[in-house]
Amino acid sequence: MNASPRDDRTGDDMGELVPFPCPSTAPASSTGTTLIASANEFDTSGPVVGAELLTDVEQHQRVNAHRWTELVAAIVPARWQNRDHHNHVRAELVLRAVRVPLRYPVAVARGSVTAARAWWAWVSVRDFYDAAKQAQQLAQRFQDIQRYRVRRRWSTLGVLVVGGAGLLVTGMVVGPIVWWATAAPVSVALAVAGRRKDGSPGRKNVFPGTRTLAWTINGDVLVEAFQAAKVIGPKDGLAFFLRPRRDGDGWAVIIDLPAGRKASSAIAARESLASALGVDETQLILERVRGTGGHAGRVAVWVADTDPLAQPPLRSYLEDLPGLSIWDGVTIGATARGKVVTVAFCWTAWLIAGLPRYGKSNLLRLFLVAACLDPHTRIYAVDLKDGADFNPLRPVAHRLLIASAEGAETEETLLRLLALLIELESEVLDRYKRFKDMPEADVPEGKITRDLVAAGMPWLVLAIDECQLAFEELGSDTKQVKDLRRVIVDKVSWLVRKGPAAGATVLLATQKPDRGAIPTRLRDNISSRAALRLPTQQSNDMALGTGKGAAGVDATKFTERHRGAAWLLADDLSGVGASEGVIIRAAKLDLAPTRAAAEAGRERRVALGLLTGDAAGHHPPAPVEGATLTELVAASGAGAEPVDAESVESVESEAARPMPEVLELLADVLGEDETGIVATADLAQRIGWDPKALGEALRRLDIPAPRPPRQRIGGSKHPVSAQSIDAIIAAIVEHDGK
Ligand SMILES: Nc1ncnc2c1ncn2[C@@H]1O[C@H](COP(=O)(O)OP(=O)(O)OP(=O)(O)O)[C@@H](O)[C@H]1O
Repeated sequence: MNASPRDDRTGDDMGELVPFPCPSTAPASSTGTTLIASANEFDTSGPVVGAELLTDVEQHQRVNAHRWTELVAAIVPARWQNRDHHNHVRAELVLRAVRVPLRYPVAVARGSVTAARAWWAWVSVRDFYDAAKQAQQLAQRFQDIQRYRVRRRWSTLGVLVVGGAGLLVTGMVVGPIVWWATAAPVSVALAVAGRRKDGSPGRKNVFPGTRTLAWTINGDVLVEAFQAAKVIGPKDGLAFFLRPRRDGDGWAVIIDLPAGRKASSAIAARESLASALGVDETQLILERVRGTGGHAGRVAVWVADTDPLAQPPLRSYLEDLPGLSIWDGVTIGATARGKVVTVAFCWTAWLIAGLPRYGKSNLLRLFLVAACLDPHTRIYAVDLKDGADFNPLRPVAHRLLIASAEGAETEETLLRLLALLIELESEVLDRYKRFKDMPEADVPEGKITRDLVAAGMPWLVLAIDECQLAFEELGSDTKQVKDLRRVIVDKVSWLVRKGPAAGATVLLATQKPDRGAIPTRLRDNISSRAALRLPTQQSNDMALGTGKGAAGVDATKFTERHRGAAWLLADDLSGVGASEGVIIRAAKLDLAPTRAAAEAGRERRVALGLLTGDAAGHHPPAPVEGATLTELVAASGAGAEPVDAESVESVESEAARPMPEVLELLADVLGEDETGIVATADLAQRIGWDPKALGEALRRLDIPAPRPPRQRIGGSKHPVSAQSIDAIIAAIVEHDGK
């Protein structure tokens, strides 16, 4: 279990699972320089059996020696840098040699055509003809052109006759060896002329090929690529912080950009850089090097030999049913370079978005299986798409709600979901009350602690698959269903905000991360995001955050071969840069291991007396009654807080008020650096509202209009109604902070 995903790969079969390391073997690192460490370097298995005491001088000498070895390794030709690569090159050469008899005649034929074309262009004086035509002097020059043509035809004939006769005579005197001796170099010349060059149609770009070797040795190609992608200026150069070297199944280098150039710009220009380097963008991984070893202009570049995301699925260590605590995070997969990715489970909420059939439910299941295996969790699992994904969780789930075959939109399902949320909410509220009565030493930060969880206050896990089916209002909804959805969104938003401190994590998965499906007041509070393949830039920005697509964090670039590949923005426990955005391959966890984990989780809970809810045969809460719903709707209108929320406020000072819709919409369209005034009509158009309605809504919220309220904007002939962007942003910030 301790080997890297690549090392353990046993075949090319896409269906075969590739093991990947247990998180305990992946030491967290705070320095950015670990970015260049390969997955192999995470293998820290086995006990420490010996140690060496070094003086400062000895240590200095060793560091120097290591640096020199790296330098030498980096400047020697690629094929000598490591044995694997050597073998790879040898195999490639043998393959080429075997193909020669087939390719040579084709190349000679292509070269003959090329040569014939070149001869024809020369004999018909094409260049002179074209130049004269362009200068509109064809009539004056025609005589000259004709003279050249005749001369060149005679020259050709002369060469053919003299050459042919010469060959014939010497052949008859010396023997046919002369003909072979002439034909051989001519055919080689034709084959060279007719060879398919890198980049020609149909030609596979072999990486590492000639280009890679070139930049391995002097880096010129990299500099040209960065210049071509406009990441650096045409006269700028690059400094190698770490010289190019083989790393896993690709090439790694760490570059310092010229002063003033940002690593984030290089990351945003990934596609252009990939084009300049002649590789698919999935093969090019760019990461900022942060921490003590990094700075804002330092980029770690890794160019994979093949698409690292279209590989056999990774096997999850969770299949081995390890004992674990979700406090240590969950290992959900590996980066494109094969480094283990462990992310935070506690103190956050998760939004997983992606097109159908790209692995959302699988990713969600990884979290749920980790929760199953930790007996100190209480699972509330909701599958709104009537699938089989959550069925295996039945032995362990405190509550399991699977939408009926008629679909999640049925009022019955929504009422059951609401009952489940109310149960969860009252547990959270109860905990806040209990914290208040506890000695400060037990709740030093007024929040749940690991000790409290171990002492019988399990971590609450709410997972909703296809959550948009509960949140999004449909045209066919009755008023009651609309109210129901609004209350559900309020309750989930409240849990996202207030849950973590009381020990609750909300996990949402959706194929539709837009505003209707996940309202802004809910989405903005979700700090951990994962986006599998998405269809549009808009959905990408909704799933990962405004402006992320432009910054290169772009899940629309995944293709149909990239199931389980995702952009991740989350609290990173394994030092892979997930907090900045990193591409991962999620491990694959099927239903059978999920069931096994649920059974194991059940046994562990039974042993500790922690089996509760549906799994323990206790009745689920009854669906919410109409009268209760009416009360909840009224409370929701008053501010979306649970009825006895004061207890929370006494522990946490934050008060929650849902953001008015108009501010939600404006928050989505206003850029962070926008300021000044804007025409009401322009602003209204950006959110798809009527200008009058917008003006009215802003007035109702007491957002001050600029003085005077009508001004000439953008060269308009007459003064038009205007709004102050600063005042609107201040109102949004004020609401966000509450
Ligand atoms: N991490 C992964 N690695 C490789 N293949 C995966 C991975 N995750 C999912 N898949 C493949 O993608 C398919 C769809 O997975 P999953 O059901 O999780 O997707 P989904 O996005 O939830 O789909 P839907 O929206 O239809 O529920 C699976 O059958 C599996 O073959």
